[in-house]
Amino acid sequence: MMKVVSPDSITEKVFRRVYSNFSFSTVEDDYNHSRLRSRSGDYGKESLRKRGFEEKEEIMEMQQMGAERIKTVLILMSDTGGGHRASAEAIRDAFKIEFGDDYRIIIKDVWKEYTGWPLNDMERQYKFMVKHVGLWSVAFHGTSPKWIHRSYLSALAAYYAKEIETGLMEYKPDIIISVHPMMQHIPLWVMKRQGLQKKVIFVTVITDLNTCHRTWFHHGVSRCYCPSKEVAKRALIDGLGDSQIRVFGLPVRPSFPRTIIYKDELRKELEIDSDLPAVLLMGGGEGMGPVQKTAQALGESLYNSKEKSPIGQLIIICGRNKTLASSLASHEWKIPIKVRGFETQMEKWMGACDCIITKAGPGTIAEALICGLPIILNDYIPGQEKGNVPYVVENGAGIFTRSPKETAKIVADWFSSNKEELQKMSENALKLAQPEAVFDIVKDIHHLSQQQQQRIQLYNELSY
Ligand SMILES: CCCCC/C=C\C/C=C\CCCCCCCC(=O)OC[C@H](CO[C@@H]1O[C@H](CO)[C@H](O)[C@H](O)[C@H]1O)OC(=O)CCCCCCC/C=C\C/C=C\CCCCC
Ligand SMILES: O=c1ccn([C@@H]2O[C@H](COP(=O)(O)OP(=O)(O)O)[C@@H](O)[C@H]2O)c(=O)[nH]1
Repeated sequence: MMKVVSPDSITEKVFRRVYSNFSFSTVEDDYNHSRLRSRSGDYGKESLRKRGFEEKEEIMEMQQMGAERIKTVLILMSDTGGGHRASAEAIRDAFKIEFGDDYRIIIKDVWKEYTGWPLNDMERQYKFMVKHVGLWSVAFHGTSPKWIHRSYLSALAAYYAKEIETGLMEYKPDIIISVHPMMQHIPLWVMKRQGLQKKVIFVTVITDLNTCHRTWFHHGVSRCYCPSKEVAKRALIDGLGDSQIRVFGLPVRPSFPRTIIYKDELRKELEIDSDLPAVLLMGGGEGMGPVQKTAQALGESLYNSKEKSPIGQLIIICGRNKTLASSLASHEWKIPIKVRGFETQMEKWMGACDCIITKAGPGTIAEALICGLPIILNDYIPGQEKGNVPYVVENGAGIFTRSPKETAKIVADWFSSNKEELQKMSENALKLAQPEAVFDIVKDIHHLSQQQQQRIQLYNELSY
């Protein structure tokens, strides 16, 4: 028979057993703290009778949750750029490798599927704003103060509460992972309202390397995974506790660190010249930045007009930018060139090349570092990508220039008279790479899940 005991005594016992040196007044973790306050009734809203009833219901739910079963992980993302989906897929694949079928992973843009304007239209709005960089800069910096983005996001949460709740709960997640700056406040607000904060683990995985937006930081998360020390410092300044922050690196799809690269074989498979050095040119998932002009300049600089032969070859990946791909494909080239659209096996293209030219997208940078590719950054989106430039340049893994001509000259030098610099930068890139980050992240989430399981078992034991 189930015995209903005083809520406070259960809570105290559980926390004492799980956190051995736990004391009500010194607990650090905001998340647990808020759980504690609501459990011990600091808010003074409920009568004791009601609290007893809720406790009974909660224990029954906890018992169901505690049972050994496949855990559901909901990863919240949006296709604003290509990086968030890439990180979400990286986490999904790493869960599969580490834990097989113990976890069921669902990747969703819940806003798009369940809400209305403006949340369901972020991709289009973001594309429009980053095309007009001045507008994006104002939006990014203008929404930085907490009171501005919090009040706006809270208003949106209240307006779409029902829809979001339906969207989140359709999958009955045990764990929610946000890999997007706009997906902390609203789900946590809804979860708090529904009393789900106690039952569902919520973590944030930040996918910006340095100057990220403050919407990434929310005090209600169990963990905030920061890809670099710079981001961790920002999290601390924003008031997150040490116990919430972990620094493992940016999650990159396991196919990058786990594929053994045989350049010759890859080049054969991809039908790339096997002898000429190759430069990869891209602009994130959307094919942004000065790709066209840079390609044209490379078409000249990688051609030795005296000997009438190429000194290198060019691979251009245009992502979802179809206009760019068709315009480049229709151009006459003097050097071997490949123009591709959206590629799903980026590790192969990177593995087959000797250096990369890209805008400062964090996903592409992290992947290129794992492949040991020296990086020429030719553009950045103001705000979140600005800090990626010093991250690469100051660590000796690449160069920043916005000039297509200068970019083309550097690559021509690397492929002819300055091979040592190319080699040195490749070594620095490998030093900066964090290929195990995604595995460290999923292992830590698994650990959190086990801790929760222990708490639930303890609830069950104590309630009988
Ligand atoms: C007081 C003056 C305020 C002026 C505000 C003007 C307009 C406001 C309208 C929208 C503001 C949106 C700002 C939101 C901050 C976004 C935080 C952020 O870092 O977003 C980045 C992501 C994209 O991810 C990045 O992709 C990159 C590649 O392209 C790269 O990979 C990078 O690493 C990634 O991080 O951007 C978005 O998701 C933008 C979504 C824009 C959709 C707007 C939907 C509006 C909903 C909520 C807006 C929230 C607060 C606005 C407050 C407005 C108050 C007036
Ligand atoms: O054809 C493509 C182009 C890009 N990407 C991936 O899209 C992500 C781009 O992320 P990044 O942060 O560099 O820039 P964003 O697209 O978000 O601006 C990286 O993981 C790329 O490997 C891809 O898989 N296929």
